[in-house]
Amino acid sequence: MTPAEVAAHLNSLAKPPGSLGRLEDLAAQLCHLQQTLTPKTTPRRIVLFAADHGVVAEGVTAWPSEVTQLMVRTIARGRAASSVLAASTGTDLRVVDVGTLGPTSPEATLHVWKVRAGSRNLAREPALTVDEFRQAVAVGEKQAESAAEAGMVVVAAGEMGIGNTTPASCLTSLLTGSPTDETVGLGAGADDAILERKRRVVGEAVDRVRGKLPTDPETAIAAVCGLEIAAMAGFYRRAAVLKRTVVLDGFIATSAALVAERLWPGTARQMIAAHRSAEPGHAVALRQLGLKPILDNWGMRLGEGTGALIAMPLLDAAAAIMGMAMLHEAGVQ
Ligand SMILES: O=C(O)c1ccc[n+]([C@@H]2O[C@H](COP(=O)([O-])O)[C@@H](O)[C@H]2O)c1
Ligand SMILES: Cc1cc2nc[nH]c2cc1C
Repeated sequence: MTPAEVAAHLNSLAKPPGSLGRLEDLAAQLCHLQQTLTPKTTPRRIVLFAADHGVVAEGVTAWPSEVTQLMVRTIARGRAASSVLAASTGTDLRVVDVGTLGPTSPEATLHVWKVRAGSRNLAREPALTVDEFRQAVAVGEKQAESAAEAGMVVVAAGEMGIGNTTPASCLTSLLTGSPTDETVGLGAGADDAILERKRRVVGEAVDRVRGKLPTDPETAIAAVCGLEIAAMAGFYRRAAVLKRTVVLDGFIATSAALVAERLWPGTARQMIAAHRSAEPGHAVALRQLGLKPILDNWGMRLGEGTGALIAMPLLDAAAAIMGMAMLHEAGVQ
């Protein structure tokens, strides 16, 4: 099905051509991704990957690493922003611990696939070995496979990981070539001193690995990556191969999309960008991927898949308009 055929169909529905604005663009995107004029947006699932980051020791975040596990438990108990938004949008939610610090308490909806307890401090040594990076990628791939096996047509990935805007900024600078002042932001609420340290850490780390990117991209990426970011990249890779409709979340999720597109070109073709995060690097990453977010200027910067979740009702609306009468059926010539 060509874009011209989809556009002709949209223009023959019982409305002035283009009068549903961006909703028509989104409907066209769904038709194109699913190769049908009757796209589906349910059943759907969001998988949240959680991990901790050794770089927190550098003072690059306002929060202690313990918050990662506390929030994982809150998500699993159904009380976090992601849990209530998943419930309110009819989205199946899973949490996967791919590398938090310490033991994880088992919860009903929690899956533990720990590669290691946190990444190493990327300011001092490579955060992950290539082998660890690949193991985390495999965790994400497995989740995309089980989502497809369960019949999910729309899938999204999200994350929880105190400190993860630092690796996300490293990856965004590394993979887009953008300077760190365009990719480093406040994260979960940095003050001026934190921001200054974060800029320095990101700048130095990217300078250290940049030279490896052309010849050994996996080593360069693993050195400044996080376990949940690698898992999201694997999730996107497999979901794209399995032709799922993939909804992107915020800055960290989109840095994982950059990783996936760099290592497995074409992955981003299955993606719909939900929103543009308040984190400045998100716009940089989306631009590189050629993706235009559905929601702009909403000022969201929570993560946990919340941006992807609030876009789900708009996906439903876009799919619904494909069931409208044609102009001629309405008696309009
Ligand atoms: O999704 C985003 O755009 C986003 C932007 C800023 C912060 N976050 C969330 O905040 C945490 C990371 O922030 P930080 O400051 O600890 O690096 C992590 O748990 C993310 O889910 C998420
Ligand atoms: C409380 C809290 C909840 C979060 N959810 C995602 N990132 C987060 C960071 C913090 C600090």
